[in-house]
Amino acid sequence: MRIDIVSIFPEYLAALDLSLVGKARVAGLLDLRVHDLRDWTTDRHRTVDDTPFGGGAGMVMRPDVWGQAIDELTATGPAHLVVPTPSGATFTQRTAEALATEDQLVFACGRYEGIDARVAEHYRAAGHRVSELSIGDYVLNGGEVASLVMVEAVARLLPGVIGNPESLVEESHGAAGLLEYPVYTKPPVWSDLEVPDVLLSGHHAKIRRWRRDRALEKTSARRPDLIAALDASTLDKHDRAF
Ligand SMILES: Nc1cc(-c2ccc3cc[nH]c3c2)n[nH]1
Repeated sequence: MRIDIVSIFPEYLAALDLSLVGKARVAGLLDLRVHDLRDWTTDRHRTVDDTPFGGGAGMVMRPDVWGQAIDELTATGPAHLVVPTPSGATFTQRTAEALATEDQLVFACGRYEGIDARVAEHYRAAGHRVSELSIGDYVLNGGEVASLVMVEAVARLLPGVIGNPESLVEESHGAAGLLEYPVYTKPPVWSDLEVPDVLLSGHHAKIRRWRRDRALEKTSARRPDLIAALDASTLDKHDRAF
């Protein structure tokens, strides 16, 4: 997969040089490129914004500069344009799974009051998939942090990026559709708190059952909406006790 991220603060995306995503780039599992939007400006002040039509506070990012950038970056084939915005559809694990199947993603990081609405309209009309996505109901100062979140959530789903793909099933919002069970490691006693005996028993069936019970318990308590969304056939009689 190729991912292009365009921003007027490209250094904001430096975190993607680190850890698993950074290693995946070095290993060639992910072709991730960060670009400075101002590289597509033509004036001496490298202007990317202007005042909003209709009045109002702040500035709006110009469609012509974004058009030059996105045209160049999508010239080699079908790309999915992702535009982070607080007014977008909610980005979820299901969204990440869908984006992870794409050949190329282009993230357009807005600043100021956002990007001229004609940019998304233009690329939809040109046949591109365009997703205006929110990472939650709170307002950031730009699209960079949201892009970091979405790129990490997508990249970790790509083959070879995380060591044990089986862990994707049992983690929160994974294939099991539950929040993940509590995890423990050494020492067996810390701060007068003990690790649950079953986890020290070596009885794998009991451990699986205990973990599923804790996941059901946590999900029922914190996210009953996820329980309601579960396919009933995935819950056995024991499960229904939560
Ligand atoms: N979920 C969420 C996205 C954003 C966001 C995304 C892009 C821009 C551009 C200017 N302000 C922005 C805020 N805030 N919250």
